[in-house]
Amino acid sequence: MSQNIPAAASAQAPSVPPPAQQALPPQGVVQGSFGGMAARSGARIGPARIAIRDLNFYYGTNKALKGIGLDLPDRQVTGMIGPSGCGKSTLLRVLNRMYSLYPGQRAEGEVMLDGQNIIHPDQDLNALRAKVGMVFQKPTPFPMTIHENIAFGIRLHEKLSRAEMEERVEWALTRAALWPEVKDRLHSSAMGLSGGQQQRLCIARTIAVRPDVILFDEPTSALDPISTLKIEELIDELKRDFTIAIVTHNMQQAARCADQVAFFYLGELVEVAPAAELFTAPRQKRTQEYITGRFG
Ligand SMILES: Nc1ncnc2c1ncn2[C@@H]1O[C@H](COP(=O)(O)OP(=O)(O)OP(=O)(O)O)[C@@H](O)[C@H]1O
Repeated sequence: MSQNIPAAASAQAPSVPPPAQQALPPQGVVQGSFGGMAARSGARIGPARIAIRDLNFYYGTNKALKGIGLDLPDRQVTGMIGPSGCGKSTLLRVLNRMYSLYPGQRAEGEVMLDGQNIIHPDQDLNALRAKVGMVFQKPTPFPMTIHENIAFGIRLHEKLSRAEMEERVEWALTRAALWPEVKDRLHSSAMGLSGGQQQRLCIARTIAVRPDVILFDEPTSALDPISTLKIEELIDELKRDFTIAIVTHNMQQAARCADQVAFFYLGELVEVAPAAELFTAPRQKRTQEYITGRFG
């Protein structure tokens, strides 16, 4: 994990606090299964903000997630790794119910957040998406001004005065380590920003509604190494206030960013452990083969 937070990221943010954090009490060890064997257990490193239990997910008849049990520890970074098609992105799509937009896709089991099973049909999706934000692989700013990119999402969830809105926009851009670069061009098009700046704008847009959890789906795969480093440093900074999950194909990135790492294979959670442990002393043969590059 990087210790070198850039000046912009470590600058004092305006004091808009994140929502009250109510972590779930610890409950049992983290478990999964792999080929009938018990997967790594005991890897919990703090109380769970999200607790996933016996989660199955289906695309029609294709079962893409099988009996997943995983805790996302409060204000920690969980890295999700595994070969293409193992179900990493599917799991993120479950955590903010994105799949609900698509007929034929369904989840069963428990994903507990604030005492509610968020995959229950009664879950209010608008409320959930204010609590669980998502940043995608490709930066996807809206074709509007930098300011509007942030204000737009806030207006969907809250009614703020003009002064409060200005304060929130500045807060979000500061927390996303973008404020110094854009403060003089807030009313210019977001499309004029570089790729790395656009991705930080998307992060600002996500945190502007003050979620509890932020999901990153390969957030740096379209970026150059310097922009990648900035995003990694930002993730390290953001975990002070937010619970984070990051899907990545880059094992160095998982090692740098994540507190705990979960390895998936063919829709199953094979092993979850603190990052240093998973990369140096994996317990499962499949994990060892994957991290040493024997497949994937
Ligand atoms: N829309 C869909 N319809 C049917 N099957 C799908 C759909 N999206 C994903 N799948 C299947 O679900 C499984 C898990 O896919 P998923 O995209 O979650 O994997 P992933 O680990 O994120 O892969 P990658 O690293 O390539 O992004 C795969 O077998 C995939 O083919």
